[in-house]
Amino acid sequence: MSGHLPVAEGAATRRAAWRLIRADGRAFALSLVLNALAAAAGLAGPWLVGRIVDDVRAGSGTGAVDRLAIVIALCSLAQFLLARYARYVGHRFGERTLARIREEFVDRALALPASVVERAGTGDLTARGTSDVAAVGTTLRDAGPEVLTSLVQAAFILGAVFVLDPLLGCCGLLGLVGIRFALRWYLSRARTAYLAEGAANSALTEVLSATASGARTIEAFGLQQRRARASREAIEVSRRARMRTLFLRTVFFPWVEVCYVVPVVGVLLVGGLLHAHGVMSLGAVVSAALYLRQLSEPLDQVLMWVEQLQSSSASFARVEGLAAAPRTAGGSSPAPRDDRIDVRGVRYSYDGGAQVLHGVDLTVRPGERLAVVGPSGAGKTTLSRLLAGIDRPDAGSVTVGRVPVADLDPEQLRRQVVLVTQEHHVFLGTLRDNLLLAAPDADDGELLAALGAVGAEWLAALPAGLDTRLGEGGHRTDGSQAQQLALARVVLADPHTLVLDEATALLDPATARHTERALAHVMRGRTVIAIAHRLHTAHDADRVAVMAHGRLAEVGTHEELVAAGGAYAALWATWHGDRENAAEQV
Ligand SMILES: Nc1ncnc2c1ncn2[C@@H]1O[C@H](COP(=O)(O)OP(=O)(O)OP(=O)(O)O)[C@@H](O)[C@H]1O
Repeated sequence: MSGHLPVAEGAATRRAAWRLIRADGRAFALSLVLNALAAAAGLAGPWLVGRIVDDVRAGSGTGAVDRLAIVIALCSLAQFLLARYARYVGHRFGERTLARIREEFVDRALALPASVVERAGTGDLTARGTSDVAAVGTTLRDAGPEVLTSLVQAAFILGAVFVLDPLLGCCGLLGLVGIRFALRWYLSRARTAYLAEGAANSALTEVLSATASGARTIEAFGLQQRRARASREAIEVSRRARMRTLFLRTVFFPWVEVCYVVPVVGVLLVGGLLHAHGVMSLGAVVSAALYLRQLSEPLDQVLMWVEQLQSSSASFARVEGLAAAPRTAGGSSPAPRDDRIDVRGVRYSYDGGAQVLHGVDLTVRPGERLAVVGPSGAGKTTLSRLLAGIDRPDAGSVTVGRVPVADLDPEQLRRQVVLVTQEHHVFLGTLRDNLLLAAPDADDGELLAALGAVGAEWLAALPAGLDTRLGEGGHRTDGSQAQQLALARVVLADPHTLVLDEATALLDPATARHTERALAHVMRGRTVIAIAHRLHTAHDADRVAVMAHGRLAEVGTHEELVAAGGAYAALWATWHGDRENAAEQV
């Protein structure tokens, strides 16, 4: 499907992340402070062990060692409690931010013009709203707080080694630089390799299951050799893909392990030398070695989450992409001066493809009934979408009261022009909720009057009247009830113009009868542009517009056009003849 929804660029994604952090800045700052305190408490252990070493060497007794050991235990307890509270605050921040992302997503999705959603396909929007938001949620709930805690811990640990001795700190940095290289090397290859492994596995499964399910056909046509060759090839591709990811893991993980050990070895060597020259106490060397040994824990955590962070940042870019999608007009358009609809020189093509409307001119006078007829593919539906403001012309204009229809915000638009089709949606919620969509300020009297106007007699049988829940788990509306509900919404929106896409053409006869009565009421006193698939609609209209090959071929009354002997006369003769033949056969 063309017309994909946009994906946010790197800079836009970072700005959005920063905006979300600022929106709950206090919680984020509190989580940072708590993490810092927990990390600081965690630093006490190795330092005190160093002190114990020095004290014992200086000849202190067991009493001093015990006291320091108790302090170590207390610091560990403090670290545990602070880290737990930091995680709690981090999770709360994550949940609130996730809720904010979800709300923004819904707002943005609702502001998307219908045409954009149609072009992009609802699948893309649904995937962004479900799996992508869920991936971001996992990061905010789990990965985010863990990574934040680990990064703060790592920074404090490294800082502590620098405070002990800058030279020993440099040994720690050496390890980090090594891990950074390892990570860059791994990440630049891992995505492609794992995608290839997934694709190879899918292909292998496909080949094997097709071979198994088509075993009889394979036997009948003597295709065993060919299938065996295809299976061998798929297995070979899969083997190579697995070997590739195995190779990446066998390089990356040992490399990281070495990067953990090298700084400790470096500290012991350099520290040992410094101690031998009397520059540093043995306790400080022990502390530095313990710190760097501790560094592997937070770094392991970060590495464990790094792929999740990568994939969720891609998801976040897709979720944020909606911010850059076109939006329906935002209420700044001037109010239409009157109810006249003008189509001037309109050209239109779907997604930059071939032009389907080639310069259409048409004026619809207030209160008139205009039928648009023409062969399939002539452009009737396209014109109706432009008239209803769903699409915007590539050239020319479609205006109501001299204001472009597509510029009107939804609130204004539904008071001017409403497209009535055969597709109706009943929203989960009460009958009242379903009606208030069209007129949020309407009172119960107006809602009941609208339902009465479209002949919704089934209202009387509902258990809780307007408060009855509709849809899943509530009252199930049938086709004609859903249609009446849609028409009641039109009554409430009270537009001066209806664009009817032959609302009854595909309905079963009983539903069609109900709907026609309701429609007749709804049409009263309004301008009606009917996309007529059956010519009797055209016969009853004030004027008929005939479309052919994306152009308006003729416009006039039924009688004028029949008398003119053109395209409409031919259509009418065919239709009329068919009907008479059909009647004779009956
Ligand atoms: N979503 C779309 N994407 C691309 N081309 C489209 C799309 N919808 C319609 N078209 C093309 O635009 C042209 C006009 O189609 P349109 O549906 O407006 O004609 P129509 O007169 O309403 O036909 P019908 O009576 O069969 O509904 C056709 O060539 C059609 O293939």
